Amino acid sequence: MSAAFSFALTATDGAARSGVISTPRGEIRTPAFMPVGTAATVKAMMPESVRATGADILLGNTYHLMLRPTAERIARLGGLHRFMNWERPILTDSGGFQVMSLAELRKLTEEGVTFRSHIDGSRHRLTPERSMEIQKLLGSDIVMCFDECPALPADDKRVAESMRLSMRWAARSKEAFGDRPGHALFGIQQGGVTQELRAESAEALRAIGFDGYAIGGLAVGEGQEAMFGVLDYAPGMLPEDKPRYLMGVGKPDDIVGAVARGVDMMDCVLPSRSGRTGQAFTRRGTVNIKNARHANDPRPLDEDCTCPACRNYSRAYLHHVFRAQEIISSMLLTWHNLHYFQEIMGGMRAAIAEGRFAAWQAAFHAGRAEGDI
Ligand SMILES: C=CCOC(=O)Nc1nc2cc3[nH]c(NC)nc3cc2c(=O)[nH]1
Repeated sequence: MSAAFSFALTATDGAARSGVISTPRGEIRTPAFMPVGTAATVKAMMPESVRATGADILLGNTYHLMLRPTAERIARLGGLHRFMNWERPILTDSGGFQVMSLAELRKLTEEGVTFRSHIDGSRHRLTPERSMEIQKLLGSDIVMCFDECPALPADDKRVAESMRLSMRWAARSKEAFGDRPGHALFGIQQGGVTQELRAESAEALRAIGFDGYAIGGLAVGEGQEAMFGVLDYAPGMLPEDKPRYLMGVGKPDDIVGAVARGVDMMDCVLPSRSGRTGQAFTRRGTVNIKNARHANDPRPLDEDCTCPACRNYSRAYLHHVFRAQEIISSMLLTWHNLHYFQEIMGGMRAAIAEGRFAAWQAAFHAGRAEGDI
């Protein structure tokens, strides 16, 4: 355990990097995948199970927790780590993205965003200062700047205006965050898919100075080709010695492509959410367990997987409990998916450390069918 927050790059292979983020609550091996624990729980998973999948850090959502049970109540109860029984690192988002995608009656001004709760219609306000206060009350180890992610499609003028607002909010976030040893503040690059705007944003963030840098405004419907197009240059615009975090990504091949382009951290609801809808990710492609063809299949989801679902249950069983809407269905498929996503991360960390990432990436793609298996 280190008293401070620090990042050590241990190996590079092409644009791909591996390293370790040290925090007072434990180390984060990079490249890292962060399971999403929206309402103080990774849905259908006990925290010890999340750890068993290999996760070093999980993500909490400011928007959801400020509405219910409120950040003040969590602080009174000892903070989010104690509240949800996860003593390792937690990253919280700033609420910016989710307010714009989930809240009702939103009003965006230079000051911030006022909105009504999607739960009970109560009125709330998020500003850079309030977002920093909430994330401090939660006690998260990695705090995100309050930003605005423009909805697509957006023309260059709108993207530029939104990015410049986010940069002013980044400065206010840094000011409000203050000096908190052992805690990190990450800036968020915006600028859509326009290289000049991405460069302007990166320069603005460098001038303010952050403990890590996120690449925002992606995985919002632009498609993998456009996202990779931005990732071909955006990570390199950010300080080489700080973690680079890509939000909301993604499918296994998105994750591999992002790491190949220099991304160190990612988060996505896909493995947990799709686990609940019966979609399992495997080395050979995806399995939709509700499909009738699995009803009599005695084999596991993936013969090569060591997770509890694959070690102890057949596709026939998983098909049955999914069809019967049994709670264990969500538990087993979520555990499997999170385990598999962590397997991918572990495989990439080792491959980068041993200078064989290109071969690992080729083998990863060779084994996968496009459609369902
Ligand atoms: C999430 C942690 C920290 O992020 C923030 O506090 N703000 C923020 N979140 C995003 C989340 C995204 N999810 C996707 N696709 C599923 N794209 C996203 C883009 C952003 C973004 O530009 N900003």
